[in-house]
Amino acid sequence: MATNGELPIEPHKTFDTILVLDFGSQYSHLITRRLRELNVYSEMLPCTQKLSELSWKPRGVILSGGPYSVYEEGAPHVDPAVFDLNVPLLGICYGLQEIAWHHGKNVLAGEKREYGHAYLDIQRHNGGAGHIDELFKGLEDNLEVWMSHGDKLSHLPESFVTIATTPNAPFAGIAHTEKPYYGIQFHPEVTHTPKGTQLLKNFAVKICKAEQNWTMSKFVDQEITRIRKLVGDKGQVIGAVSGGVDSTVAAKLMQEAIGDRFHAVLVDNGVLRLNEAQIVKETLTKHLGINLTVVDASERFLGLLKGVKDDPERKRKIIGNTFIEVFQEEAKKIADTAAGSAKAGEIEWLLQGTLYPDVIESISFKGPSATIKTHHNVGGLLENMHLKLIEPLRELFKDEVRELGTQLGIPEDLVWRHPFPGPGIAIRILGEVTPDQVRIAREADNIFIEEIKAAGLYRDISQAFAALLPVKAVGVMGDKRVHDQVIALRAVQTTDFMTADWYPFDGQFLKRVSRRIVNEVKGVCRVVYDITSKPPGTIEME
Ligand SMILES: Nc1ncnc2c1ncn2[C@@H]1O[C@H](COP(=O)(O)OP(=O)(O)OP(=O)(O)O)[C@@H](O)[C@H]1O
Ligand SMILES: O=c1[nH]c(=O)c2[nH+]cn([C@@H]3O[C@H](COP(=O)(O)O)[C@@H](O)[C@H]3O)c2[nH]1
Ligand SMILES: NC(=O)CC[C@H](N)C(=O)O
Ligand SMILES: [Mg+2]
Repeated sequence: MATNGELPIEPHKTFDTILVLDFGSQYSHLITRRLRELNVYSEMLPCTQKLSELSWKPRGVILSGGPYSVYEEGAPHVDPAVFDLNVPLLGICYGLQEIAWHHGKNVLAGEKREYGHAYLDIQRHNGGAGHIDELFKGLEDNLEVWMSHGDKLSHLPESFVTIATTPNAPFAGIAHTEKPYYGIQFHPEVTHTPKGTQLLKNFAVKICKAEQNWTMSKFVDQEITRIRKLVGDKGQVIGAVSGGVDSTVAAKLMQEAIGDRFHAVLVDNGVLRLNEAQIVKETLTKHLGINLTVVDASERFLGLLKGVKDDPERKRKIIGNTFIEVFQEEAKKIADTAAGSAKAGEIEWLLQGTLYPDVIESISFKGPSATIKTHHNVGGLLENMHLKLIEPLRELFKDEVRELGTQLGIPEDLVWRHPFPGPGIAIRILGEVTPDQVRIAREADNIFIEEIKAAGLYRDISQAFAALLPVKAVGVMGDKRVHDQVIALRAVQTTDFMTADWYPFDGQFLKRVSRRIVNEVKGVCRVVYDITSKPPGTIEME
């Protein structure tokens, strides 16, 4: 991943960029998303980022919320150099408190915590220093906002004025009288603050004067140029391509950039969906003209997974590491085959479809102690791998990738495919992965997805699958007692896969799916529906 750091023409060097410094709030990434929706480019970095190490200058900086209290020992603090950058600052919740703390250590625990809706009373300063009213410009006085905090400012920091209050928060908004520094106690990035985007726009466009010129087509052109420079005239790239939307879009970009010096490889790890390898081969070759090799490594993967029962992280590590071993072997084969020909050359690069949320998770300032699961393509990589990574989508969110896929002419079916994790069905079979368990999970999954498509619900649902539980239950089939396994269905709605809610199917639909699975899948006698949201559940079972 580090490789991309030194590349030419990175988006933050050509687009006016708002830097979000993350103090660990659940909503930090939403700030970045809202700004990009306004066509203002934004990137997020951990709050501990040393500003002198940045190779670019942001147009403005937003300090996010966070779970800590600024006055606590060990609480994270921003690099004080942020106050010498000479760019506008906006502190949100913890960020507001951080700005206040820097200006006089005047934050303490409130008597009352405040969660939920509040109405802002905006204080205008007509005739005061020009910038003070800009943040709330065009917003009504009784603005609905969403709060989530326990700490408060004890008094106004020197040189600041109040720009908003609520009955509960006398310093719901503050602004510096001379510099464009603002702090707000509420969260403008969440949908519960209906006019929050307008406020962020006021900050980014009016105050920071960022141009609203971030678009997908500009991104594509730049990315192609960047890839060409990076790879050089002769370099060859091997691509990890799964048939999922991320790697397909990445592969299409790569192909546009370097043509047949790009070699896509799909690894059949034995835990793909029913007939997946064949379907993907056909779609990518026929419809997209991508040169794809399918490597059947199913026995190798299943052999390594044998006996791994109670440790989901081990499954993930085994799969992540073996993926890389297979890619390295394939890269060598391709280089050997090409040796002597005009395009001969070592393969130095491995393309992956990594997205921004994967990166955000791995850069969180909380570090590895907060790891919930290791995504095979980030934390699961082989330590001594010698291929360098190239990840053209590492700055994008899923919906941006879908938009990009549509622009690149990728068929709609593929663009809207539900995500499927690299470790595949292995993390949906709770307990040991054996060929028979894979068969059961695969067949049940296929029925579930078929029925979802037949009912016209596929696009409404963000991700759906069948998981296989490692328990047996008693049932009666054809008057005979059976003692068989249980399938758990999972279907969720989400926009960013970081939080999710289970899908409210109607009873008739669930009846149909359950009847088909029990009748058609040998080894299953019961079907249950998972009604856990994320959090506290995760989307996958392991
Ligand atoms: N079976 C596979 N063969 C080759 N590469 C894979 C395979 N599974 C996953 N990968 C690689 O791991 C990356 C991350 O997987 P991930 O599932 O997040 O993305 P995706 O499969 O491209 O898209 P989606 O999220 O829609 O499934 C992929 O972009 C791809 O580079
Ligand atoms: O490529 C992947 N490799 C992985 O190791 C992995 N683990 C989870 N996921 C996908 O990430 C999203 C969130 O899943 P969780 O709520 O289970 O963390 C969901 O879309 C999951 O399918 C993965 N994708
Ligand atoms: N959401 C936040 O940023 C909370 C900030 C701080 N922990 C508080 O409780 O006030
Ligand atoms: Mg996938």
